Amino acid sequence: MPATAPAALCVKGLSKSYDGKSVVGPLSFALAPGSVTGLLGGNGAGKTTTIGMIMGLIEPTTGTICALGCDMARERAKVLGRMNFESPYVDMPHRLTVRQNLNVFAMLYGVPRRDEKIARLAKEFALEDFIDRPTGRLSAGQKTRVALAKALLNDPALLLLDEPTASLDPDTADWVRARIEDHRRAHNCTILLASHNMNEVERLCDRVMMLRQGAIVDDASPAALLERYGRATLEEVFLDVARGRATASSGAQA
Ligand SMILES: Nc1ncnc2c1ncn2[C@@H]1O[C@H](COP(=O)(O)OP(=O)(O)OP(=O)(O)O)[C@@H](O)[C@H]1O
Repeated sequence: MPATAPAALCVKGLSKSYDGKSVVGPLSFALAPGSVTGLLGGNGAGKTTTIGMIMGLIEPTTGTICALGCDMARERAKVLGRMNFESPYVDMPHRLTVRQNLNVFAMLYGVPRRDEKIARLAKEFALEDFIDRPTGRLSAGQKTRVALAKALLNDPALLLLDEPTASLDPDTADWVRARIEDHRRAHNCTILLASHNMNEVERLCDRVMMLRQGAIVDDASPAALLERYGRATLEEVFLDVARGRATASSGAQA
């Protein structure tokens, strides 16, 4: 990527408070086009809130978000067709079948040749056995696969993933990670990935932002974090950050 390539996502002073109590931010960061950035943090650190604000599902208290060159406060409509997200906290209508749900979203995103696209994703995410079943009657893992298929319907250039493999068995999770990698390669997609799975983060991410109590407390490549904290695995780094520890050699905040 040339050094001058504009950021795919640029967030400045983004914060969220509830009843005057701050839960996130102010956060400022930019994501390079085609990069995969992990958003790590303990329960309640602010990952879902951050992703929700970027997608426009949660109204920020302060700050600006520029996605794919568009100011999300003023030009959201221009860019939503090129973004997508997956979150276990956002449910699809239960009574609609998987096919009907995917069709509705495909229409919303203006996907050309919808049937073809849905058939391809159904094959890719192994949805064919239950594609005509009401979405509310699926298992958690099946719902997650449907949500991922929905997230890729419009070949997004910016993809936000909130714990995409949380409810999947290890085999399916591994295979989903490969699909995410394929999508990134095929579309030079920029991905922000909230995850509690450190192997997933090490495999997929070229950058990791560590969140604690709504603030970014570290931001580097997985390899640089291992070196900075003097640790062998990201799991150990995570524990250091989550518990407010820092090694003498790290220079990271305690
Ligand atoms: N509607 C709300 N009203 C008040 N507080 C909220 C609301 N939504 C979220 N919070 C608080 O904001 C903080 C951040 O929550 P968030 O869901 O973003 O965390 P998270 O990092 O995604 O956590 P987890 O790993 O458990 O999913 C938490 O303390 C949560 O209780």
